Amino acid sequence: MDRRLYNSLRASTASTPSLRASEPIGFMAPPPMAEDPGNVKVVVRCRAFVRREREKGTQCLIRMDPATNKTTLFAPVEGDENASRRVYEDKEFTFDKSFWSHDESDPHYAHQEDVYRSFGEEFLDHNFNGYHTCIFAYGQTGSGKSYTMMGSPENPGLIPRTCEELFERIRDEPTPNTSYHVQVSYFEVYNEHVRDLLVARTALPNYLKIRDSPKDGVYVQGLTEVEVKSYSDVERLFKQGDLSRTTASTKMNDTSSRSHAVFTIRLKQITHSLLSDETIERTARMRLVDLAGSERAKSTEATGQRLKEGGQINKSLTTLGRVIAALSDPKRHNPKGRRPREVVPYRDSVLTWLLKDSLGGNSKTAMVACIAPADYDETLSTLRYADQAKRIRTRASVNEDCMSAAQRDAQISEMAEQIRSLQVSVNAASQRKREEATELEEYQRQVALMQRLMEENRQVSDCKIKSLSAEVEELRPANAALRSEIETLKRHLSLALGELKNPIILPPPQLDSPEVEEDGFIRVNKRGVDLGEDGKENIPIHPDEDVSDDDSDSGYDEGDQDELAQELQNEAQAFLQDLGLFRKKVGSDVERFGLQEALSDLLKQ
Ligand SMILES: Nc1ncnc2c1ncn2[C@@H]1O[C@H](COP(=O)(O)OP(=O)(O)OP(=O)(O)O)[C@@H](O)[C@H]1O
Repeated sequence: MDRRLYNSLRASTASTPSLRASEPIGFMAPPPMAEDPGNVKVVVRCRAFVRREREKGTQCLIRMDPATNKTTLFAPVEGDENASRRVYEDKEFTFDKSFWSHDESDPHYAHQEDVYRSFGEEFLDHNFNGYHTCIFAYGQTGSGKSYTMMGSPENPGLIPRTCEELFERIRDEPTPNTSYHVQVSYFEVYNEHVRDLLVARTALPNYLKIRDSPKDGVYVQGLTEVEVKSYSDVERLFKQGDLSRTTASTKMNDTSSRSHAVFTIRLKQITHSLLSDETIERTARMRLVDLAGSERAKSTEATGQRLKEGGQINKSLTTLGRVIAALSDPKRHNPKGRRPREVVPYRDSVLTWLLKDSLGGNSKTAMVACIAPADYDETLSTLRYADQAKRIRTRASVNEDCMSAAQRDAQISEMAEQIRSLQVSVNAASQRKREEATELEEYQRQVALMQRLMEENRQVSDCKIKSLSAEVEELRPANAALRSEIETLKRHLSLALGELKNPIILPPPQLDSPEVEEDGFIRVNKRGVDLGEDGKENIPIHPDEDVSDDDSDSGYDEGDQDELAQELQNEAQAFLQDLGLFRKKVGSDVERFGLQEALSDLLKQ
């Protein structure tokens, strides 16, 4: 719709009291807004040769007819690196618009300004009319998506041009009773994670969660939304976001985007009619999406991280392809209103989940298919993708709320009530907080007390260990003495037992030329025998007495010996028992006070 026409229409609607006067008090249902079931607009843009292609002397395989908007892809000629043994065919496609940006000398050359004027401007009109819109750039890596969407400082693309004109229109708005609020957000989907591009990069990436609410649909939780007042505010945010965006140099593109970037502008227009005392609130969301490029590992020669990224990019683009295929299926739009059989696989990738509304819901959507001039297979795949997207129908509707003065007052008092109840909750929470603080204080006091007790306990244990160590030291000599006594006793005991078991049998005394003296004694020269004054043994001779061989008379009484052995053994055992008990006690004390090492060191000394 023409903007001037739109503005006058809007002004006249806002100032038509008769239309609203009969409506009941309370939230007024917005006027029945017809859904606008339009198809996704698909345009195609062919870029110029880049240096790499020029150096190779590559052949251009594309031709565009600006009159019919036909795009022809020619089969590569033999000998061209694009040609293989496969049979190639020329292919022809027709899109809503074909932008020939290949050869600047061509009279039909499409500059950045032409692209914007052709449909960017129209989409901005939709936004001012209260429709959500989405423009996304699709194509192989290095085909010119970022150039089309963002461009360069000298040749700004769709996003900066849209934002610049948005603020120009706001500035030039002829109806003074309309106020505008613009918010922007910028995020990227990298390796299936959402990252806020308006917050500085951190060492650990801060990934955001995706939520689905019945009221707001799918949204990114915690995403920064910045209120902007002028184009220079937005420009500053682009720069900030582009610095954070994940790009890398690949064989196909020096600054290849490794993520899908989504720039969103929220435009809220609040128009107040003095005549009817009504307020109309229109909210429109513009999504401008620079997708990462599809890529073939063979062409990009990617390895490592680049290869992994490429895999994730292709995965999400394949899901986007499946979503487009499901949405473009004519059976979906059966006139009998039956539910479609196939479920659209939005949830299969973060990108499609986030773009759900833009692809098949309440949005006016356009796809810019970017193509390189000399890559038959990739271009054919992009053109087929785009051709399918043409058949998608969305159901855009104006997002508008209309409120009378009474409704506004009711809303204000409802909100005041809400604020009051929140205040009560806040008060209760702060009371709870105070109680919690007291509890916390008590807890800290108890902890301090326990720590003190533990410290005292530790000191007592230290003392005990010290006195035990001293006791051990004191007992050490006694212990050593007892040990050696035990050893001696053991030796004695074993000797005694050995003797008892194997007694030494003395041979009978040899009488060397005994002399029988007058006193009746025989004097012999033998030790251990009674010796006379002259040193000879005195052996009494009692002819009538028996000289027995029995060695029981050898000086030992066997009964006594057993008793002695038993006594010694008992004593040794009792001693060993005492020693065992003592060791146990020392052991348990050491364990209790946990100073085994200290003690063993002490014992070693
Ligand atoms: N219409 C054009 N006119 C002149 N140069 C262009 C045009 N389109 C793209 N280029 C140039 O081609 C190169 C690749 O473009 P761009 O970075 O936009 O590709 P891309 O599709 O975004 O790639 P990727 O998917 O890898 O991010 C850049 O050097 C860019 O300046």
